[in-house]
Amino acid sequence: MRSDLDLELVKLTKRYGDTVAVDGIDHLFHAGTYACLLGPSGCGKSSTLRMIAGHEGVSAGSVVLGGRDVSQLPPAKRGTAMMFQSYALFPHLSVADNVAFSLRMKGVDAAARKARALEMLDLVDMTAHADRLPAQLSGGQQQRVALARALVTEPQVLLLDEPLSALDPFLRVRMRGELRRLQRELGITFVHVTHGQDEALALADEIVVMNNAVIEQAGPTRAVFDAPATAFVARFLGSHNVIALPDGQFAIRSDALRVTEPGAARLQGRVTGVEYQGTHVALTAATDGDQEVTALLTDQDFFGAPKEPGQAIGLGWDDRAAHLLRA
Ligand SMILES: Nc1ncnc2c1ncn2[C@@H]1O[C@H](COP(=O)(O)OP(=O)(O)OP(=O)(O)O)[C@@H](O)[C@H]1O
Repeated sequence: MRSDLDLELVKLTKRYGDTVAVDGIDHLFHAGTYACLLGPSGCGKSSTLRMIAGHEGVSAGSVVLGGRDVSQLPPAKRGTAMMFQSYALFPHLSVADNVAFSLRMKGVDAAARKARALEMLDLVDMTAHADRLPAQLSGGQQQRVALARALVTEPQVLLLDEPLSALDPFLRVRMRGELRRLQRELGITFVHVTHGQDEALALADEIVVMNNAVIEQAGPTRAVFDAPATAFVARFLGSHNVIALPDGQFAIRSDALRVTEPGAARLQGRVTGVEYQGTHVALTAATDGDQEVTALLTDQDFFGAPKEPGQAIGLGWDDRAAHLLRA
């Protein structure tokens, strides 16, 4: 169902000289969705985000927000706000003044600015640090301030470019939870660029997988993960095997493969590696036809019938676990 605040990309294109960074993509982001734009380095994610924000002009096509073509509007007039990778806080301004900055530019009076900034700082749990300078904050705290600063303009869409990449792994997981909570509380659309599949799976209602300047596949996160449409998507999301069978190429999740005795199984192979991962064991095998596959087995399944490198095995799966891939 469409809503008044949907964000739509129509044949959106970005060229830098001869380089086509974004090649005529179409996509509808439903209002209130947490969407992750995912893909390898150079696939066009940031260019797409910057065109939505208005920090980059469109070469062709349009960005439509709430039924209005905003492609030619300056960033502050679009109803979007962007949070950058580096946070881009002003070093000489206090936390509260950083958050209030865009309100000052809009001519909001000092008392109203202060009140609104404190409200935003409360939202990200940073009220206690309102008078500090950015240099006196940790990376995670700076990130919260950057979030508050982006949200102070009450955008309909918050654009986040690799927002967690500067944080250490522990903090990254914590901030991930906070981003998700904030998005639910505010009910606005978040479009978050990442090249991390874990991050996208953990956060997104919807993932949009890009490759070579186009969208390879988009949809609800679990639907895409459960049924990747192309070998690229299956490999990029990880945890899948791409297996060529007589009737085509299929994606089969590693945890859907069963290891059996050789003989009647659908695929025959030889164990090439066994990696203990605590709750699971990852068993790799080379199949007949020289394909490398990984089966992720529970520790109980594996240790119930342990296998050694070099041993012959069979590999089986349920039909519904195998997804035919688009060529
Ligand atoms: N200002 C620019 N001038 C010329 N080429 C550019 C410019 N910005 C990006 N590109 C090129 O456009 C393509 C897409 O870049 P973009 O930054 O959108 O990709 P990305 O998916 O966000 O990559 P990353 O994950 O590395 O940030 C790349 O080939 C890149 O080299």
